[in-house]
Amino acid sequence: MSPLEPFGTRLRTAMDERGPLCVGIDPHASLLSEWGLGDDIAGLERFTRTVVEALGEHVAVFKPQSAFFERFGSRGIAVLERAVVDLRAAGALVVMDAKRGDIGSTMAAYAETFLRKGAPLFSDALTVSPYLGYGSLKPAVDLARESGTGLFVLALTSNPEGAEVQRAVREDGRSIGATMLAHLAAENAGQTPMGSFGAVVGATLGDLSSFDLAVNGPLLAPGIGAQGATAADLPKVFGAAVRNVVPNVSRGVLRHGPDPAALRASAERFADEVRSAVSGV
Ligand SMILES: O=c1ccn([C@@H]2O[C@H](COP(=O)(O)O)[C@@H](O)[C@H]2O)c(=O)[nH]1
Repeated sequence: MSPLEPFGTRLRTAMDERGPLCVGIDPHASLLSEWGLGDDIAGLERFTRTVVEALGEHVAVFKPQSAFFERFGSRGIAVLERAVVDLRAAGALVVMDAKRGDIGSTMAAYAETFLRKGAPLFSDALTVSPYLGYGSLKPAVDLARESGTGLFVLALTSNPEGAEVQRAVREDGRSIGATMLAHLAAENAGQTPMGSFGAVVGATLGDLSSFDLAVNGPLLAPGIGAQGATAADLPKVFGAAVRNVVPNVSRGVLRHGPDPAALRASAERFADEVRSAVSGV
């Protein structure tokens, strides 16, 4: 199988062509109900198909939230598999939000699951948790390099509870979050237009000027919409690093369904808001 171009390169192209937005696919039970669907496999399937068909050819990046599919067991995973394949066939990039992290030997199996070309859940990138130590992610880093995929490492998450761990200060005076950012900067050194190893940094976090966000890689920014952040907050939160931000909106877009035109209009609105917020920074 021919290798893909590196994820960072493909991501830059996709956002230049389709706009700077990642739409999350999070089939919450409450959303299924708002869409007039059952909280069952048929509802999950209809919801997912509607999002894929309405947005797959228009949006640069999708972030399916694996948990909402896993809760339906093997039939939910089958819906997820099909969505990933169809989104990629429509020219979109897929970031699987599964937040995997384990000892290295098990991490290697997670990497095979999501980052090995030809695997049923093969995705363009995977969210990973570094809290068994950044080095435990090495098998995923290695396979991502080999397969042209990427990683998003949880560095500064959008939830208030994250600070307890991520802002804790190490003996060398650096916080855990800052340490993760430094590891990513090292992975991405010398890559153009940017590297493939990104950080998750919440758009909800206010001024982050005390952190060095210049990791030369993408910054996946959840928190816009339902969690209260707006596109207009991005320059304040990310400063000059805003050019590498991949803003994620899940419920903020999905609540406009099931009408495909309304879903598209909402995604376009968010992308426009991001464009105008970051222009001139
Ligand atoms: O720090 C993080 C990391 C991941 N997420 C995920 O992003 C979406 C956000 O959904 P919204 O509906 O737009 O709030 C969801 O899948 C989270 O698990 C995050 O919010 N924060």
